[in-house]
Amino acid sequence: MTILSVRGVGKAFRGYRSEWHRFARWFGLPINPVVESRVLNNISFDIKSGEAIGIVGQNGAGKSTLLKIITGTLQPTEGVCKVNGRIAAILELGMGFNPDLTGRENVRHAAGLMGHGVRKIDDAMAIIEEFADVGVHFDYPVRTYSTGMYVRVAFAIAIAWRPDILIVDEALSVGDILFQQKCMKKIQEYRSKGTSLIFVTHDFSTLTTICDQALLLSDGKVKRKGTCKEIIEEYFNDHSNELEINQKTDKNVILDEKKPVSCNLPRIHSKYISDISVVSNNGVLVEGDIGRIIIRCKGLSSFKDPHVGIRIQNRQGTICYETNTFCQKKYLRKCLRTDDYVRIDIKFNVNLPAGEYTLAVGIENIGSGKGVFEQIICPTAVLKTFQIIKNEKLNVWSGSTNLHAHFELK
Ligand SMILES: Nc1ncnc2c1ncn2[C@@H]1O[C@H](COP(=O)(O)OP(=O)(O)OP(=O)(O)O)[C@@H](O)[C@H]1O
Repeated sequence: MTILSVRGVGKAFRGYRSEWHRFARWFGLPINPVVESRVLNNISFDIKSGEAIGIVGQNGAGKSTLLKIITGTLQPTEGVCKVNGRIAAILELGMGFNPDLTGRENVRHAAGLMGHGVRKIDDAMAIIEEFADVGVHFDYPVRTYSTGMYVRVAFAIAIAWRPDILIVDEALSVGDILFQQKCMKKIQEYRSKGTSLIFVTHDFSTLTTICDQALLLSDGKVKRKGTCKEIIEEYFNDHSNELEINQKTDKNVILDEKKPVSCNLPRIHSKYISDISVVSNNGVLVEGDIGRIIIRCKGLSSFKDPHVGIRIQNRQGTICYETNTFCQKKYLRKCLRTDDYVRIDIKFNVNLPAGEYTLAVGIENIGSGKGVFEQIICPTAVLKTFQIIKNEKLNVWSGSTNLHAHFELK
């Protein structure tokens, strides 16, 4: 079933010589606009139920304008946009939030505008508050919020009830890694239940993770619709010069990000895990280096065959690597004969791209297969975030894993 049909949509903004001219025009006086800037031209595409489509395009291509037309906050100059269901959108940070109202009051207001009744909103309030996870700030005016808090509350409202179409702008990239992973999980859950997704992004790895297809917008026109791979290739072809410049700037930005990352991580209060650290030579992990994860466990001597597992995930929640002592044929039991403490020292090649990651650790008992254990001692939970820094000395590469390709010319 077609859930969204966009036909011949165009948008032109008028510019006036002065506010007086604009005002006069409202009252039908024959004032001609100075300029008419055309932002969208003859846009047509359909989205079927359950489909996820990415919208890609350089700054100013018209992506936000198109989303505003789809959500009905902006009228097209020509064309039609037919929506067959309920839309929930997270556009531009806190768009529609009243800065003087608290997070809770804004939830009531925004959910009311979405057509939900008071009772339904009150019933969902605890879930929204828990998902936003902004603590006491939920009852503070949103003008006191950080941008991350805005996004948390905006996303919590948008996904409180499963929409037929979920529209997500770049806003999501503002949240911290744990929140992004939580949002991605929710997006995937809704998708599996049939929600369609429109996702605007410059982050191609997220695009390929969650979208089936993509649209390339260029100068207000649909340049191409195709698979994510085709669209990314075309985008790279069109903007290869700019990308080179951006990559240089990105490197500088990443190198400045040596500051610790603040996330609401669960405290390591497990009876069995006393400490976890992710280290490298000088405290930060650099692409291409050897990294180390050190996990200290205690209190495991009463278990028959305990095993510790690690899981590394990127911002989208994609599992980049996971393994455990059972798969590595290392048996804690042997160490536990003499002491109740065991230190697991894991060395690994930092072959992942620069960025932020989470480390989850879990402990299970009696391995019987690759990832099969008889008993969970300590459920796998994210206990640490860490940053990988770009290494300027490595050959330029992109993708999910550095294969250290070796080129030879003969
Ligand atoms: N209200 C407005 N009046 C006049 N011009 C506008 C208005 N809103 C947007 N534009 C113009 O429309 C063009 C497209 O803007 P839009 O925000 O849709 O692009 P975008 O692809 O979302 O860009 P970005 O990636 O930077 O967010 C830009 O040139 C912008 O200046």
